[in-house]
Amino acid sequence: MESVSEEARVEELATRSGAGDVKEEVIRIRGLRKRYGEVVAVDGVDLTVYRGEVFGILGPNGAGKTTTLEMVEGLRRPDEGEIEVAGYDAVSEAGKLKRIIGVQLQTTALFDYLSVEETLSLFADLYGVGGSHGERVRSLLEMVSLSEKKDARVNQLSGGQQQRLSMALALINDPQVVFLDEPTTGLDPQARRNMWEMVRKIRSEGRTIVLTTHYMEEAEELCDRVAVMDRGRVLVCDTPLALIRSLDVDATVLVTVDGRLDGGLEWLPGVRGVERSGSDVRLQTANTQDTITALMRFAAERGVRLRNLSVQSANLEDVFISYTGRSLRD
Ligand SMILES: Nc1ncnc2c1ncn2[C@@H]1O[C@H](COP(=O)(O)OP(=O)(O)OP(=O)(O)O)[C@@H](O)[C@H]1O
Repeated sequence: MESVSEEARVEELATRSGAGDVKEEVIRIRGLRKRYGEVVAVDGVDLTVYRGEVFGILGPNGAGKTTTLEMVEGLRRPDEGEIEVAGYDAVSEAGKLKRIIGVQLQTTALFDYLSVEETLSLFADLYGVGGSHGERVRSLLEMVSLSEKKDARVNQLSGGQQQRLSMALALINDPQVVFLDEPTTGLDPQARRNMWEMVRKIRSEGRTIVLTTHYMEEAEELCDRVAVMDRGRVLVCDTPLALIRSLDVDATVLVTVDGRLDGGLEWLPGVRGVERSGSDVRLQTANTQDTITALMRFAAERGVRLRNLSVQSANLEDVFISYTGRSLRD
């Protein structure tokens, strides 16, 4: 059972909710629409992002996350709608906007034959970072833990190191708002954790971060607030904790059944849904304790042995399922 870690997790999420803080709007999006031919990629999105928060856009492939982000960054022109970032209009003032935002580029866009340090210096030049770049480049290399790799060529870096370099590049102009499009896709678990650490560091410097992801763990781990997006629309937007608490489901109970337990599981107290896969059973419950107590008794009365009992707390995946009937992974 995971009751202790569940409490700790809820507490941790609660401290990140930012409730009570004075909030300053830094991004304001209203009625945003974009279509590509027949495909409506973004279908009437309204969002507000507050200064200093990590804001996540969570959704499956094709939800419209990248298109939304590119319009907010001033890189793509909306068909309809308004976008203001730190007081600049993302369409008519895209030039000014670019000076105060940082965009994490895909590393395939970098020059393979330049060293890590040369790449950062080149970007500092391109952005017109004043004075000597040396200090800025050194501190960014340190921040993304690439000091030892400063002379390595970009194509000699691992995937995680390349992502960290692109993070440093996004910070070269000391931006107020940083945009990260799926920053950990394709990374192994350790490299993913390193990136999360880096996002927290950037946030601790007082910057606002907007990131897209299709990993619910990432949204839950990092984001102060999350907009859940599907098929071009924002389904719901709130803190991870509020989204999870709004569900009628508390947890999923997973158990392996040695024998037959046909019929009746649906009627156990708290149960909201039952799925079977061979001898494995998943029970969605609104009351973990009542469901487990009743399940034990139900099995014992029938002489059936239960194995591998575990409880998985409700998470953002359950939020997505409750709005769409589909999994984020489908
Ligand atoms: N340049 C384009 N031309 C035509 N269709 C496009 C273009 N870019 C995106 N689309 C379509 O618009 C929809 C939204 O795509 P978008 O890339 O914004 O979604 P996403 O949520 O970022 O997904 P992913 O995680 O796969 O990048 C998809 O149906 C996609 O095929």
